[in-house]
Amino acid sequence: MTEKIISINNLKKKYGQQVVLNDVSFEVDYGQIVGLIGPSGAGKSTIIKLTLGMEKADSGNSEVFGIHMPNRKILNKMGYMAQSDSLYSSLSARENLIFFAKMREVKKEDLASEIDRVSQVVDLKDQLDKKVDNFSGGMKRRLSLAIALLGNPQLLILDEPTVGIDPALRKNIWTELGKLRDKGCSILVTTHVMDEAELTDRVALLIDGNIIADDTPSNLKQQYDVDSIENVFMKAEGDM
Ligand SMILES: Nc1ncnc2c1ncn2[C@@H]1O[C@H](COP(=O)(O)OP(=O)(O)OP(=O)(O)O)[C@@H](O)[C@H]1O
Repeated sequence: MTEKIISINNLKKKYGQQVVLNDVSFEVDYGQIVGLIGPSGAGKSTIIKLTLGMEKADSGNSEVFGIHMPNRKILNKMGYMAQSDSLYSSLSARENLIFFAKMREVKKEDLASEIDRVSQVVDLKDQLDKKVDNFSGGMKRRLSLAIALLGNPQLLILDEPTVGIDPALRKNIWTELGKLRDKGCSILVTTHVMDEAELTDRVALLIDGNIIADDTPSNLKQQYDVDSIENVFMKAEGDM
């Protein structure tokens, strides 16, 4: 039996009169990278916030590691990267990493090697002692990703992790996500970059508040009779 790491069940959400999520259900299995793609404003970040219990759904629920959310203890077991960076700008990158590593209960003896590991993944090793205030937007994204990776969490939820990151580093980051998945980490990632969707184990396509397709990239391409996820997306939106 596959182990469900995230179960999202019949989520509905309105903001005022605007229906953002109609009736959304999907799952993330153990050791899978699941990509959530959809046009801007489709509700991807809303799904993530409702999944984590950061916002309240009008109906439906979510379970993470089999536990009904929200639940504070579960948050320690996972790495979450929000769409907007929440960093301490008056501190250096290293000081930010130390602060979040302590929150994530990284052992004192592992602290230095852990900071070394995550900053290597995002190519920030040489910038660790710079104040975050002086970081570019892309550098802040990279630091946020490094923070999410601290402590080798069993679950990563990444909201647009590679925005503002150049293609070469983006490729390295995806290689690293693949390695983490192979070690049993489950990953839910939202993206606008269609090439990245090709690298996932499953893609859920969100349009107008509904998941209209949820399958492996190769099955989706076959089903829509196209050669790329970009074209699946275009066809699903009715543009092809
Ligand atoms: N707190 C809020 N109050 C009112 N409307 C909101 C709120 N949060 C989100 N929305 C609206 O809900 C819709 C979905 O927003 P959401 O951020 O989930 O989209 P998204 O798919 O993540 O978009 P993007 O890819 O541009 O980040 C948008 O129309 C947005 O304006």
